Amino acid sequence: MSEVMPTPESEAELAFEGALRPKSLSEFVGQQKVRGQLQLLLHAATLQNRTPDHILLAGPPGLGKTTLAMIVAYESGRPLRMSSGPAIQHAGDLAAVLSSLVPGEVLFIDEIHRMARSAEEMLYLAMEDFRIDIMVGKGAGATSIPLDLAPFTLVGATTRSGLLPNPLRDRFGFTAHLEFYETGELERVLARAAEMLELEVDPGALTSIASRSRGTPRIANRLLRRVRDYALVHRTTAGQEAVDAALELYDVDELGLDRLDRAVLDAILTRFEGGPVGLNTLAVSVGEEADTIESVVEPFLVRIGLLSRTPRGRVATAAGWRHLGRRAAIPAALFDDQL
Ligand SMILES: Nc1ncnc2c1ncn2[C@@H]1O[C@H](COP(=O)(O)OP(=O)(O)OP(=O)(O)O)[C@@H](O)[C@H]1O
Repeated sequence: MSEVMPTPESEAELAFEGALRPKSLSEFVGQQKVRGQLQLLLHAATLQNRTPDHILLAGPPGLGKTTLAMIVAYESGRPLRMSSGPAIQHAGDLAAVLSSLVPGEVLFIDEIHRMARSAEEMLYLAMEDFRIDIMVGKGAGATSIPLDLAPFTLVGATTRSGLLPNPLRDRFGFTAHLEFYETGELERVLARAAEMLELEVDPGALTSIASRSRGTPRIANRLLRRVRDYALVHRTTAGQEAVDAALELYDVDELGLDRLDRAVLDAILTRFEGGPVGLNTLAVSVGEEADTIESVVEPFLVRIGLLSRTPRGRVATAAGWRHLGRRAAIPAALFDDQL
């Protein structure tokens, strides 16, 4: 008798994410402006029977960049090739991908800011003229052989658009800036997910999960999964009590801050008297990558008004002090900034 192997948790999470991905623009919740912009761009390309312009998707993780890239391919009826910046460490890696694209294919490069410099330069020409120059040989005898490419649409995604060199940024026909979602929008994301998972959740509980999801659909769906686990294990309904218990267990507070968000805020208050403190110093003090603090933690803390970025560094706001239950030592930097 064959034994059924359980699915590893990480795979189950991925399958869960994949199953919940909206397939079309009409199923995609929120980001109304970006949806309208994309719709126009895709429609115009269809009317002219050409490949859509290259698209850059910028914004914090989990807001739907990969999902939108898939939607661009789906809506324009074109095949999709997926790659990522860290996988492109040499110009040759990119040449291999580009030269094997079929006409009209959508090429998605996630974390495009992490691609090798030499590949970036190759991409400029590829995006503009659908052509690359392959270098053959070394030193004085090196020659470049031009290679024509099939026309394609590049969809790049980045959490750090500021790191992209201008020549690359300028070659995108359109840059979509994804914003954090409102609670009402996340409620819709969650209601759709609950329905697809055939999970009964009280409407009040959905609102509560939505308001504690850092404005991020990926986090909303993940918290829903934890609430479902709690209800399953404790044989209870997925109501407010299950939400409070599950989120407390996973260190998600009433504003949706997680352990790292609080560690960053706490370090600014406790070790640097509210700031200003530089990014690298802050990263070392919480033992985290500066990149993660800048692209994941800060945008959310700034958005909900607990942190402000000043030319001299990061400063906790009065609301930041209050959130961690501290009395502000009235940092001088706050006055400097708010006068
Ligand atoms: N607007 C949306 N409506 C419904 N679900 C969404 C939406 N945006 C994202 N999601 C869900 O959130 C999850 C994460 O989305 P996605 O992988 O597209 O984010 P991302 O921005 O590409 O993240 P990363 O930068 O980490 O790759 C997906 O499972 C998707 O189902």
